[in-house]
Amino acid sequence: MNIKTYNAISPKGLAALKDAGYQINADEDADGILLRSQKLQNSDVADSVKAVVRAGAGFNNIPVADLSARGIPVFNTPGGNANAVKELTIAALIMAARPILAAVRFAQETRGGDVSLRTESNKGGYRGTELSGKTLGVIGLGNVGSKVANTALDLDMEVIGYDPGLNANTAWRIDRRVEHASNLDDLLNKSDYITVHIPLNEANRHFIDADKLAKMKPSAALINFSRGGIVDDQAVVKALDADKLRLFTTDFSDDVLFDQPKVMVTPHIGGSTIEAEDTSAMMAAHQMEAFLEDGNIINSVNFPEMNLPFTSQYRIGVLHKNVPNMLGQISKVFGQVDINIAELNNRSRGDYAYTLVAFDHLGQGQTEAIQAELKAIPQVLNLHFYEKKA
Ligand SMILES: NC(=O)C1=CN([C@@H]2O[C@H](COP(=O)(O)OP(=O)(O)OC[C@H]3O[C@@H](n4cnc5c(N)ncnc54)[C@H](O)[C@@H]3O)[C@@H](O)[C@H]2O)C=CC1
Ligand SMILES: O=C(O)CCC(=O)C(=O)O
Repeated sequence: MNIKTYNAISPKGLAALKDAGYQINADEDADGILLRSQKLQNSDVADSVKAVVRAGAGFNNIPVADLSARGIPVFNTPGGNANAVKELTIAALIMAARPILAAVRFAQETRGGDVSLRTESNKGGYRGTELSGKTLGVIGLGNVGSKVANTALDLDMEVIGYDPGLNANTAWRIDRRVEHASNLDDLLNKSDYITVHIPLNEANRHFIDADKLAKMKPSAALINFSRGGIVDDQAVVKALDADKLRLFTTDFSDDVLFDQPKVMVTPHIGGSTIEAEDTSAMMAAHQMEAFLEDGNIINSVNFPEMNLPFTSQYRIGVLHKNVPNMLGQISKVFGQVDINIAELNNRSRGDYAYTLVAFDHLGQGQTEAIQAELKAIPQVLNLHFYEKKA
């Protein structure tokens, strides 16, 4: 099978795929796509593609709705780069408290003369503040936000977190000392530093807008390592111009930001560490292989989780709409073709569902017959046949 890649995928992830027998970017139809931040169009995804895997957390660069409708699962690698983003967020916090960059520039620029006089007489201009005792508001307490919140406690900060959609697994990881803000205004009013760790989707576009900025302390520093588009940069520039906000640090370049000196921009490097790129790519390779070889769905963003041991000789994975009587229609086809089902598992997620049918015996011509019959069910979007490896 052939995997088409976009962006620089860690060699460890590529090696894992090659070791499993895959070709990478061969001159033939792709069975899977592996990417990072490439803006993928629906038309980039050939009908031969069975899975699209994002080595990373955010998947706003992928046309998920179009691919769902075509029965193509999209995967991400949750948590794979969370530690990298956490560390850079902590660096941003420290840099928002101490004028490190300006001080380094000053030290480099003042050459000649008496060194100690030069530095000692001017260092008062580079005095900062401490994070200890200050309040950090963390918006979004998922893989990244929960780590940022816990680490900030270790810096002796008071931490308030806001995440109405928090999942139970992540909730367990959050230190009890993180104050739970049931209402966002409370976090915005109280925080000296505010950091945003939420996905970019339609609901979160310009989540931080002029209204929310007006509720922040004028002395507050805002940090965005999530996505451009979540913060209304134009409104931020206005707030900074009017001294209604002290500082803005973002990982997402935007022309409107560059003339405002109270902005620090990094070039989308939150997840750019060797460790994070390796972990994300290895997770991506594993998830790709699990689906292409066994029909198992791990960390999909559009189809339900289904990760079952391959106990029978054969499997058919059916990606279909989540409507009544699908199980009836699918099992009827197996009956018509005279195949005895050993195990049938079905799970749904929103408008879509996945049915994995396992069986042990397959006669001459039955593979083609069953696939043709299943494809004829109007609500079936896609299906794949799997045979157990020796
Ligand atoms: N700068 C970079 O290189 C990187 C950026 N990211 C960005 O950070 C985002 C978060 O990453 P993870 O923590 O790994 O994702 P995650 O999916 O583990 O956590 C996101 C959390 O945000 C919460 N949430 C969603 N909308 C919210 C809202 N309006 N208010 C409050 N909470 C809300 C969700 O309930 C979830 O708990 C990603 O979607 C991605 O866009 C992630 C990794 C690297
Ligand atoms: O692949 C990258 O470097 C971007 C990481 C990122 O933004 C994400 O994981 O959401």
